[in-house]
Amino acid sequence: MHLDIAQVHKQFATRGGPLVALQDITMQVETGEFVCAVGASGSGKSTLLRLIAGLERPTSGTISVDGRGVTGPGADRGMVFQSYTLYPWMTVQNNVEFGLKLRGISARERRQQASYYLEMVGLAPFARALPKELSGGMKQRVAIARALANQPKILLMDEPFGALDVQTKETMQQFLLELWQRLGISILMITHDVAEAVFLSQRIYVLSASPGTIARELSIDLGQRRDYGIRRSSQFHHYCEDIMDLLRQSQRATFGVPQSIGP
Ligand SMILES: Nc1ncnc2c1ncn2[C@@H]1O[C@H](COP(=O)(O)OP(=O)(O)OP(=O)(O)O)[C@@H](O)[C@H]1O
Repeated sequence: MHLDIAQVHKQFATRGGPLVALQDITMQVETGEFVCAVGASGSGKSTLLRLIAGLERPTSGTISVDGRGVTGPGADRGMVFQSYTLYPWMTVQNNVEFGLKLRGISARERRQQASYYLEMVGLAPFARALPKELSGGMKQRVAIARALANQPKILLMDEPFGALDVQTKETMQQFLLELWQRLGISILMITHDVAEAVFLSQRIYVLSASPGTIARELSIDLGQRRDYGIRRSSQFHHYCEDIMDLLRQSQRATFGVPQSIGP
């Protein structure tokens, strides 16, 4: 898998005139990588993910997966959003099967595939439950199972844990890391949570705002087997501070006054 984003520029027409949301974005994700794009509000993170997902078209520049240009949504890119996007009237099992059904996969194969991924996210006992019977963390695990069931080349995650309480968020981050290590999947996640990005990823693109540009690309070298203890290490704090400094600089440039940004 090779996701290639080359010199992407995105401009929106607004009542106040053209608004440049993204400018000259060049980035790559390779097979099995966990990459985060982190940036303050308005730095174009969601726009970037929507472009990769094929929900929007770039004004200029190109996006391709394994050399094939992205022209619309496709099963090769699985999406997980912040807000719960499960169909409330469908059981957990049917939610996970839905994409497979749209692709014409047989009922038997759908059932097997969905059960496999529900097992993987620890929700097999809830296959017949409705989304309203699940906690926020469980709903996001269903959303992840649903995305994985389509066997995408890359998982695109838009602040997937942003709506969860702190403890559930920590559990979900650990869960996602283990899933990533077990499956060897490629993940591109966007977040404004600097500590989350450092904890999860191998590489981070830091976006500055107005317009959204790549301020820095950093490799995170905290080893493969991460657990929560790593958050207490000086190396972890060092990475977080570096990134927050970049974000503060970007905010100062935007607003002209110092802003405080926390993890
Ligand atoms: N459809 C649209 N039409 C006009 N402007 C848009 C549209 N979508 C996004 N924008 C603008 O583009 C800029 C980037 O928005 P985007 O939502 O991508 O940022 P973000 O980094 O994801 O922000 P947040 O963290 O607050 O969600 C913002 O100024 C926003 O107002």
